[in-house]
Amino acid sequence: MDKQQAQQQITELRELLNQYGHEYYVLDSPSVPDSEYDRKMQELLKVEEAFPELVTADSPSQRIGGEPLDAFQKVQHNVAMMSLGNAFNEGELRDFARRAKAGTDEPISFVCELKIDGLAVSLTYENGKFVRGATRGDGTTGEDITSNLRTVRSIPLTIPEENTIEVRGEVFMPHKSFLKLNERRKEKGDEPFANPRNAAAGSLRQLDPKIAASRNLDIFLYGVGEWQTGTLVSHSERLDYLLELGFKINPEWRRCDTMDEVIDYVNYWEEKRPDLGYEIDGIVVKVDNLDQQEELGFTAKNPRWAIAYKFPAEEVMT
Ligand SMILES: NC(=O)c1cc2c(N)ncc(C(N)=O)c2s1
Repeated sequence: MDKQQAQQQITELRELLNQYGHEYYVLDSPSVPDSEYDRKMQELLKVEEAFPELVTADSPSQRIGGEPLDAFQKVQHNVAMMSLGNAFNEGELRDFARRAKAGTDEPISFVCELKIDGLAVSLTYENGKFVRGATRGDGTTGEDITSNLRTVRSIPLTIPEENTIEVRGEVFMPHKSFLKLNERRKEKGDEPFANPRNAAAGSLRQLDPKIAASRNLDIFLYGVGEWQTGTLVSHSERLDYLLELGFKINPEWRRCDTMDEVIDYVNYWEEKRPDLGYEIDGIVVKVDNLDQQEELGFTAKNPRWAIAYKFPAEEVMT
């Protein structure tokens, strides 16, 4: 096989593996058995080994990077990653809506989303390639954890978007992975993690990407930071577009035209959350229209166009 044939085969194998990976890790509906995925990965590794000059960072064979880091570099968030104000009961939720409605003379629709109990991260893509991932940090300065985030299989290494975009989401550890990890830790005599959030945070803080890769982390994307593409009108349209780009969006989001619908959604998930298979600690309610979000703006600490309704703390997972 000459170099040109090798490049052709590598391109075909990468596209196939990216599709299989998307079906399995993002859509949770694989079209081929794991053995077929492994067979194609072995083929890719063989061709890349024979033609190392053709290996690129965005290859599915390159998710688990090289040597452990000595330390994480600092990263500035050009668009601050703000924290949300909290509401602890229905009255405070309705107060939020009243304040939002007072800030604009148009009718307001909301989007409700599950508040994932994990670690907020920012992902930057340039020319369709994942180039940097960072923790929220203090909202303006985070840590570069790109090598660890590359190991999260539901994070695409390439997306069909040429413009630079920065997307935000929550990395979390599913219950199944958490229970298996704590089993392993107990067998080795290590201290088990108190909850999935601490386990996810501890995994992303590993300097060796091989350890992060072994922790079966997952992610849901829910927002954007720097965004140089297209003019979308609403948050719900943005969620649909992120899904189209290949990102993992939590499927339980709902657009609500009245606060009664918001309250129904909150009550439903307060009862149903044990069935999810991952931890949530509340519901995020956002004004859907982006112009209204801009009109409402921010206080010193929080957006005026979003609120986090917090569930009462649950008994600790054992
Ligand atoms: N601090 C924040 O802005 C957010 C934090 C979270 C979170 N932990 N889970 C889900 C969402 C969401 N769907 O918007 C947000 S937004």
